[in-house]
Amino acid sequence: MIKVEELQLTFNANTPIENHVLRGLNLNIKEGEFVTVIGSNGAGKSTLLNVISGDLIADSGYVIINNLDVSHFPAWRRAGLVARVFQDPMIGTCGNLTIQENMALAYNRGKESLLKPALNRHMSEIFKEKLKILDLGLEHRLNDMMGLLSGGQRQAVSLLMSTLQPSKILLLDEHTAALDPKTAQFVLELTNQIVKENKLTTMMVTHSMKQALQYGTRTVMLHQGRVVLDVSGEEREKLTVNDLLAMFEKNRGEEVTDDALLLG
Ligand SMILES: Nc1ncnc2c1ncn2[C@@H]1O[C@H](COP(=O)(O)OP(=O)(O)OP(=O)(O)O)[C@@H](O)[C@H]1O
Repeated sequence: MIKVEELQLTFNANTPIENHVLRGLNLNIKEGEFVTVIGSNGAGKSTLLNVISGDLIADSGYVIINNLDVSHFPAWRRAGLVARVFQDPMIGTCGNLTIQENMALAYNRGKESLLKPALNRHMSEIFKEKLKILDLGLEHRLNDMMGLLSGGQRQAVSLLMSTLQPSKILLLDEHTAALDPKTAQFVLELTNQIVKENKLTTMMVTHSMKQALQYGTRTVMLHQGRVVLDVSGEEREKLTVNDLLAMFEKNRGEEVTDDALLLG
């Protein structure tokens, strides 16, 4: 479903600030897998998601989605294949459009109907039914501006929007990191539910070792632009947060002191 092969990417090549971020990264994610992605700051996690979504094009290597080589497709050509939720709730939805206008954009994404009337009653009914699932009362606020919603509400709507798209791939880039713990928990549970119900192939970047093991079906650790740990099944079930931290420290070559990595 998602296959990346020998990805290489260098920022600011041939300058004093050259940064070789992806160094021959390989990953093969099967349909329906939910992969949690961890790694130290600068390991290349967001860059990898950007290369999969087409927001960045790798210097070399391949990105294959649903057996289609999209390595050189720009982001708009992958819009119908990949949905994303970002760390910043302000990214990914438009604050100056209403809730239902935002949802209509997601609904029409990847379809040729973008130039047709954006909204109709049938769509509004679909959006209402979807919003009810959140139990946040947003089904009564279809015409409220997205910018009026709290960060958690926006992330929840962003997740719902991913189920309105034709895509079956969901990329989550620390999408709960900017939320308070209770709201983060709510959004994580919602993520789990949406991923399962819609059988989405998912990559979730997180800094929390606990979340990395608690959610998903497989955990991948990146270090210096390569996969250094890839666990699933029984092996993953046996892993504890402390095991993961030990591996993390070994790769990073220093002791992890940030409690957020452990508990967040
Ligand atoms: N557009 C860009 N231009 C130049 N350098 C960039 C760009 N995007 C990322 N980088 C650099 O590439 C490296 C990897 O960044 P990336 O965001 O992929 O790391 P990450 O693993 O997601 O880290 P973090 O956990 O801190 O978010 C970092 O050193 C970052 O500063």
